[in-house]
Amino acid sequence: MLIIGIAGGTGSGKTTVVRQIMDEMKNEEVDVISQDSYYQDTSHLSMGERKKINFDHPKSIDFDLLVAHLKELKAGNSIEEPVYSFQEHNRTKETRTIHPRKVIIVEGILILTHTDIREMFDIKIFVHADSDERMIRRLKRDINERGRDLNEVLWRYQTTLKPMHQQFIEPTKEFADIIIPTNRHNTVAVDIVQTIIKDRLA
Ligand SMILES: Nc1ncnc2c1ncn2[C@@H]1O[C@H](COP(=O)(O)OP(=O)(O)O)[C@@H](O)[C@H]1O
Ligand SMILES: Nc1ccn([C@@H]2O[C@H](COP(=O)(O)O)[C@@H](O)[C@H]2O)c(=O)n1
Repeated sequence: MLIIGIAGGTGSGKTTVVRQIMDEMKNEEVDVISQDSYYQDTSHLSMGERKKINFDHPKSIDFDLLVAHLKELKAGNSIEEPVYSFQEHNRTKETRTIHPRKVIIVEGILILTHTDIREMFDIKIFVHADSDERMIRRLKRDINERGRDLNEVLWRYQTTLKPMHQQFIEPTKEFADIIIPTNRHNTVAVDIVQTIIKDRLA
């Protein structure tokens, strides 16, 4: 099994790059695990308390569960990935079954901060877009898709997102084997990654 880690700041285009890589592959060959599915269980907290969580700090992620799941997949066993709700700021009761595949892609802002997870990746990719570009994309997406309003997005950007990006996410660029610039759509870089995957699988 080939495990590929795709990191990068929020709005950098990780999900988009993953979709483009997968376009060329058959469903039974590849699946994706999102770090967002592994946010800590917040069932014991009120909605007011959940809204105040710093979701850009490594502590907000249940990395133990993610490591355990990756080990299971490597051992040839299926896993139950939690399904996350951005509206509830919590895992739902549902899970999604992921079977072992030839290629597993793990994507998320903080996945390269964790040593054990980093060591499990065969290829490490960092997706880069300028911070103003990411901010604009994030603003649009959170309002259109995640039920947020302008003030909430700007408050989160100033209080946690920007400082956590500088402290934890940007420094993990140095661990990347490949950096993909995504201020514009980058088909050349996606083609190169697809070629590397095909080559490794051959
Ligand atoms: N290269 C790009 N050029 C322009 N818009 C992009 C690009 N990549 C992604 N986007 C847009 O930016 C938003 C966030 O992209 P997404 O892939 O979800 O980022 P991430 O998963 O890193 O948070 C989406 O609306 C997407 O369509
Ligand atoms: N309840 C939550 C949990 C996380 N976030 C934000 O999501 C961002 C990570 O997801 P991407 O798809 O953008 O990589 C992260 O920056 C968190 O601030 C949230 O808003 N609410």
